[in-house]
Amino acid sequence: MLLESEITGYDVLAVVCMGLWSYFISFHLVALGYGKYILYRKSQSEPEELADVPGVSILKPLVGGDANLSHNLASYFELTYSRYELFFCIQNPEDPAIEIVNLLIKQYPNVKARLFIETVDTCLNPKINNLLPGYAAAQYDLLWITDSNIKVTPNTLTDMVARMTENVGMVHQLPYTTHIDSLAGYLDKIHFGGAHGRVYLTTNACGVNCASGMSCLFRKHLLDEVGGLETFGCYIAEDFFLAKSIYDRGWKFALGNEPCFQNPGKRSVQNYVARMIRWSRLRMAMIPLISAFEPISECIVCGLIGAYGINHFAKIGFGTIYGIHIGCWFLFDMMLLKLIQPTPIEVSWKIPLMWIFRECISIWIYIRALSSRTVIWKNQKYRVLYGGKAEPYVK
Ligand SMILES: CCCCCCCC/C=C\CCCCCCCC(=O)N[C@@H](CO[C@@H]1OC[C@@H](O)[C@H](O)[C@H]1O)[C@H](O)/C=C/CCCCCCCCCCCCC
Ligand SMILES: O=c1ccn([C@@H]2O[C@H](COP(=O)(O)OP(=O)(O)O)[C@@H](O)[C@H]2O)c(=O)[nH]1
Repeated sequence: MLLESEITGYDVLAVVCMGLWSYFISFHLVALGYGKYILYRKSQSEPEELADVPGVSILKPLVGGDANLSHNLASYFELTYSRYELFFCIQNPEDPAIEIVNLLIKQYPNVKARLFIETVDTCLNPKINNLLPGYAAAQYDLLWITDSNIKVTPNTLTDMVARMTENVGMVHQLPYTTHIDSLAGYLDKIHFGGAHGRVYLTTNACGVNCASGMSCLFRKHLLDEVGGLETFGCYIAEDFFLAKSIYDRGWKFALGNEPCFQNPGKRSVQNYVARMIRWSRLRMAMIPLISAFEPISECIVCGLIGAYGINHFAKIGFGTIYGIHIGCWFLFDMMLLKLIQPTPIEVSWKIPLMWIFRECISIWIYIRALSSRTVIWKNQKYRVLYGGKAEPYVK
């Protein structure tokens, strides 16, 4: 045993490093365990009688059209759930999405669908402004807000409603992405099936408020209780604050059994980087203390820290430890990716390439995010203030 006088500052530093390293390694194990438990579990089937099924109002905020929009929106008309209304919200009367929605409404006359075209300017958040007319018209207590680029399976809503049990106030889905055989497609896959999926599953396994607004089913009265959607319009990351409001009142969250599949018409590495910088800036403003740990939660920095700590005590070469760390991290990420993706993953050189690329640029993205508080969302600029509120950008 070391005497007190023999313990140096380096020993203490090495212990702290090993602690941090073990903490973030444990995220892999928790995510893998929880992912295996929660994903693709069979939900109880929908009760037969219509009267037993709670109605759901679906709100889809739309801005602009893309090559996949019609296909993605059509998937909501094909949900097997028997009692829902489908509301599309558009702000600009010239928006190309209007034609796409009108065509789909004609194609599926049996689905109760409606299009709202209203330029609302009540609050700062443009997604909330867009949703307000649909929110006001929603007649059911279950409210599903789901983004324009999400493609669902026929069973998605049935499963989400089945998860809305007694103490649950919100059901959300793990963000993932459809398969596209391009570098940007693989980058998305590796991001959402790796680093993002790891944190998302671990936090949810531990009951931490971490929910993305891509697909959330709410008990509407919980929003009405605090003034409705409009209350969250002062934030750009309305999803975090909506979830927080429900969480703080003691309600539980549930995760759907299938991920939500983003299926945008266009993917590029530039779009990925811009989106990650925007999200990172939002997190830095609303949860700065947690955000400060983000670089350490990534493979490169976490490995440096771990290798320093282990090397200090075990006298195994720094490079050897670092190499093993990177290899294991990659394997864990691949195992998680396999859990999250339902279909077989094609073995491609693009996977390791984009994995290395993502690990390297994540640090650069973090530094870029630190450099400013301006976020650009659908060509509008905002300045995010500490705490999460935002204001329009003025030069
Ligand atoms: C001491 C604890 C240290 C923990 C360090 C953990 C490191 C965390 C690393 C990364 C966090 C990743 C969080 C995953 C979600 C990120 C995605 C995101 O940022 N989304 C934001 C933007 O979403 C869009 O916003 C506009 C909206 O309209 C769109 O629909 C959205 O898609 C979103 O606003 C953020 C949501 C939730 C962020 C919560 C993060 C909590 C992380 C807690 C980590 C605590 C770890 C404790 C583990 C036991
Ligand atoms: O000015 C805007 C910006 C976004 N949105 C909607 O908000 C959702 C999320 O937008 P986006 O996909 O750009 O967000 P991300 O997932 O990249 O954060 C989508 O349904 C958009 O149509 C909106 O209604 N008005």
